[in-house]
Amino acid sequence: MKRPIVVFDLDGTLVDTASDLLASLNHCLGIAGLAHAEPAQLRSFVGMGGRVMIERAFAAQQKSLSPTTLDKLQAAFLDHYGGNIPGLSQPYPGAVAAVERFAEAGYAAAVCTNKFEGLSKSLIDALGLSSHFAAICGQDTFAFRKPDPRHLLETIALAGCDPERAIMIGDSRTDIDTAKAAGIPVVAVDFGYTDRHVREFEPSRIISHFDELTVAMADDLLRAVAN
Ligand SMILES: O=C(O)COP(=O)(O)O
Ligand SMILES: [Mg+2]
Repeated sequence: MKRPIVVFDLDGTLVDTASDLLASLNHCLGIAGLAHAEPAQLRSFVGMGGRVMIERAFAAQQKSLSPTTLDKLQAAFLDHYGGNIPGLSQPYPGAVAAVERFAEAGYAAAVCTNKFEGLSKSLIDALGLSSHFAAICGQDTFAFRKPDPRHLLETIALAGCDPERAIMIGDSRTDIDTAKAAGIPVVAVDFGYTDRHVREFEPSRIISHFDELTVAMADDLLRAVAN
């Protein structure tokens, strides 16, 4: 039987990237002559990658945005964000210990994120965490991305694991919808980037700290799938 797997979302789940995302977004808004976004706004802008974040920030200021300008600002975002990695980004408290505890219990781990794969790998590498993950899949790894369940299913396949023995950990409606569509139990963290509380999206479990993500909890969720 293949190893079970725990698949993590990245921004707002495994790593707190908010201040760096905000700095790069504000760099772009500055180029466009717009006002800076506030930290509290970020939670409604993040989730679908940098391009959508810029679009949402423009919409929040009722500003129109041509495709050409968006292309230019996205390139500026990628340069600024990529050049600053890891910046102030840090794994959430207990996240690394949780990954290690699951490895000891025989679980594989992977990352399924709507960040670009290259940025995700650079960030995880800069934080010294690459060796923990059997696969790191971003919005451009496949021809589809979250909330398309195939993004999660293909991440699990690339890690050499089986969707029947997988759980997802995420911070947003996108993660919860993705996992549900894939038939995979999902544990939501309540400290990430979402403008509505994760309980509204009915995840399998909610945690407020990674210490609550026990192997016993994951084993329980997998048993419920098997029955
Ligand atoms: O960067 C984003 O917008 C989303 O990233 P996530 O899927 O890791 O939360
Ligand atoms: Mg997230």
